[in-house]
Amino acid sequence: MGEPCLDLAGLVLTRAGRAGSPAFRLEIPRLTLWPGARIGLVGESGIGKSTLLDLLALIRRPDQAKSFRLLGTEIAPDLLKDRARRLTRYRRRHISYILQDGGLLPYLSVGANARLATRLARAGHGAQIETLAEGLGIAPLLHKLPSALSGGQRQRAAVLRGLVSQAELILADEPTAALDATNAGATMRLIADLPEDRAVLVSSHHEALLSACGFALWRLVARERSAALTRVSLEIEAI
Ligand SMILES: Nc1ncnc2c1ncn2[C@@H]1O[C@H](COP(=O)(O)OP(=O)(O)OP(=O)(O)O)[C@@H](O)[C@H]1O
Repeated sequence: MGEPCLDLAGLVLTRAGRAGSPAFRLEIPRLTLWPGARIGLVGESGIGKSTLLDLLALIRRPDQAKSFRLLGTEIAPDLLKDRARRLTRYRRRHISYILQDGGLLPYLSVGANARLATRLARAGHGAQIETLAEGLGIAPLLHKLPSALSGGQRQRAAVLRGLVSQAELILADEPTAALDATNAGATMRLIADLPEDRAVLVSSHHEALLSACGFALWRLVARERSAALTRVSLEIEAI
């Protein structure tokens, strides 16, 4: 079966509480994502879905990590020491992170944003940009600037940019939050239908849609809630 895209152990991140709210601690004793995985990350608002995705995307530094293997390479020391250049290199090569707010470069058209993503990831040809844009219903918008798009169109443009990079690990933070039911369905199916060798982890509040598209659900749950601390961990659904 080869090696996992991600295999990590003993991950802990604590955030101090904001004015009057309890501190937040995310504990992931073990997490393994195999190529071909289609996982929906679910849980109530504020439970830590974006925080976990940021950790897995190497954007947020954990307080502890016993092991953090990305495509077989142990990067826990780089992560804990925040070695930015190395982390950027791992991210560019192996991870595509689709952010809720798009993260598109404002001075490049939708198509140019997508082409830049293929170049940065050294993903080669951009021929599939048109095909993917077609599937997302935004082919006529490829020449437009992000500022000329609606929120939902911009979200699909961000998904397009995330999917052309051909990274082995695709992370997406609520990629259908701004979409109507029809476009949400089409977008989620397109993500689910990515090539089999990719591992995909998508956070969403649309559990029924995730399940309908064949995603297994991983749920973040509060193990402990007190005035001082909310302690959160991950429940992994047996596949
Ligand atoms: N800038 C911040 N500083 C400190 N704590 C924060 C900050 N942003 C979020 N938090 C806390 O971190 C925890 C996790 O937030 P996160 O945004 O990861 O949750 P989420 O599950 O993605 O929420 P949602 O579904 O609403 O997007 C929350 O308890 C929140 O209060």
